[in-house]
Amino acid sequence: MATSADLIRVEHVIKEYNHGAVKALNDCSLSIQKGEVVAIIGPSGSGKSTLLRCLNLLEVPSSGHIYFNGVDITDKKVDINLHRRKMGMVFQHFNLFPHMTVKKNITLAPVQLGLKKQEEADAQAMKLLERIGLANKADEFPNMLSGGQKQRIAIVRALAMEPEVMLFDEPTSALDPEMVGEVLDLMRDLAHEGMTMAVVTHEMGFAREVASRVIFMDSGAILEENSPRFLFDSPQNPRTQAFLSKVL
Ligand SMILES: Nc1ncnc2c1ncn2[C@@H]1O[C@H](COP(=O)(O)OP(=O)(O)OP(=O)(O)O)[C@@H](O)[C@H]1O
Repeated sequence: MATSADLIRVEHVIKEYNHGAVKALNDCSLSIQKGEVVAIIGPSGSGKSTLLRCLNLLEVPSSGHIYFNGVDITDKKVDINLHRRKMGMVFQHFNLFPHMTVKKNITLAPVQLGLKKQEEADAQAMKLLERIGLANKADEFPNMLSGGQKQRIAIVRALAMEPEVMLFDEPTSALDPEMVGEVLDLMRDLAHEGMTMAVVTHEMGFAREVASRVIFMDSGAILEENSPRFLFDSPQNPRTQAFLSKVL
């Protein structure tokens, strides 16, 4: 059962593809409390992105339950859109709308969903853009921006929905190395402000420094979870040890 302190709780989730030929998640359970920053690490193909995408039901589990704020969002009777709008998501490839200005990208969802009037959303967008030092890009189109700028705009676009949790799927993997820092800095600031975050990442330095908890996955299973200090300095599972010995 979900407890009231859990913002998200995943219970025994299995995700299969190709009629069971691929078992991307094999009985995963975890909980994320309000204000926690959970980093999800592990080798390529271990199920990290699938797990993250299950949290807001972008991927629907084959079995198991996911609770958000105590509501079982895997229950078919639940309107997932009402819950998903409280879960901001940031993708590896930004997913900005190329034919819309930066400002329009940020205001679109709050206005279309009737959460804000256009003027209110515009003012909020400008505030968010000022925060990341990109107010001068408000009327430009995404193709005029660097990868780091695009990703920071994707992050503030998600923030414009005033989410309760932010889900990051390898947010720096598509960036040139010199742009990784500006995106991680923004994520670090959000973490320090108390934003609840789940982050699939290959940035072990970020996981160590910012995460409150690190989850290690392999072959669709959560093999180990601990504070970054313990997980990185004293990994218990041989597969965690082998993985970290390669990447650190
Ligand atoms: N839509 C899909 N159809 C079939 N198989 C899939 C699909 N999505 C993921 N998989 C498979 O599920 C497994 C887990 O994939 P997933 O992308 O979650 O791993 P990952 O740990 O995020 O990998 P990476 O670090 O390379 O992004 C892999 O074997 C992958 O090939």
